[in-house]
Amino acid sequence: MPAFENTPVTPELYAYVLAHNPQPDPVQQGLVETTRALFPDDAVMQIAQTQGPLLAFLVRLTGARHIVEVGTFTGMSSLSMAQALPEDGRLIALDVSEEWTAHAREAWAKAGVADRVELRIGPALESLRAMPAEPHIDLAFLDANKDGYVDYWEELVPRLRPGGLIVVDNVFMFGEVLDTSATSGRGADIRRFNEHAAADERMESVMLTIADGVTLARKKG
Ligand SMILES: C[S@@+](CC[C@H](N)C(=O)[O-])C[C@H]1O[C@@H](n2cnc3c(N)ncnc32)[C@H](O)[C@@H]1O
Repeated sequence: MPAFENTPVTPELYAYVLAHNPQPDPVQQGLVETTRALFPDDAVMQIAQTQGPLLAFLVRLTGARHIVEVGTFTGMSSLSMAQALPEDGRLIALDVSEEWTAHAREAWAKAGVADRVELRIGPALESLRAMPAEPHIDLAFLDANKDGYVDYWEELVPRLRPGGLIVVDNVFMFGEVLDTSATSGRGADIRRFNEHAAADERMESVMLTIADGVTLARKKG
C-alpha cells in the first residue's frame, strides 16, 4: 500500500478551509438554510460548501458557455455554476423532481440568473439522449442517481467538446466504494463507474479527495 499522503481534514481544518474560500452570497446561504429546514433527511444531497466555489472556479477557468447538470435537487450546484457563466452562457439542468427543483427555480430568479438556466424535468437519460449528438457541451456536472452514472457518462462524452470537462460528484460514495464484497447498491454502482471512467481512453481523469470525492475528466483532443 502506498504511503498515506493526505493531511487529515479535522473539523477545525475544514472550518479553516471554508474561511479561506469565497463566502456564500445571501442567495446561496438562504438556499443552504431552506434546504436543511424543509428537507432535513435529504439535505445531505446538497453539494458540500467547498464545492460551490470549486464549480464556479472551473466554469470561469474553462470559459464554459454551455453547461449540462445531471441532478439539480434544490439548486446549489446549478446556482453556483450559472452565476459564473457569462451573460450569454446557458446551463441545462436535469432532474425528475418538480418539488425539489421549485426551490432551485426560486434561487436562480433571486440571483438574477434564471435566464441562463433551462430546467428539463424527466429521467436524465432521456433528456441527454434528446440533446444534439455533436460535440457542444463545455462542462457537465454529474450528481444524480448513482446507478445511472455509466449511462450518463456514455451520453455526455460524445457531446463534449474536445477539452471539455465532466465533473463527477460522490466518487467515494461515503467510502462504500471500498466494499468489494458488495455487487449491488450505490457503492458498487460508483465502483463500476470509477473503473469505467479511469479506463476510458477518450478522457483524462483525475480523482480528488474533496468532499465525498470528485473526479475531473477532460476530453482529449
Ligand atoms: C445528489 S442530488 C443533486 C444535488 C445538487 N447537485 C445540489 O447541488 O444540491 C441528486 C438529484 O438527482 C435527481 N435524480 C435522481 N434520479 C434521477 C433521474 N433518473 N434523472 C434525473 N434526475 C434524477 C434527484 O431528484 C435529486 O434531485
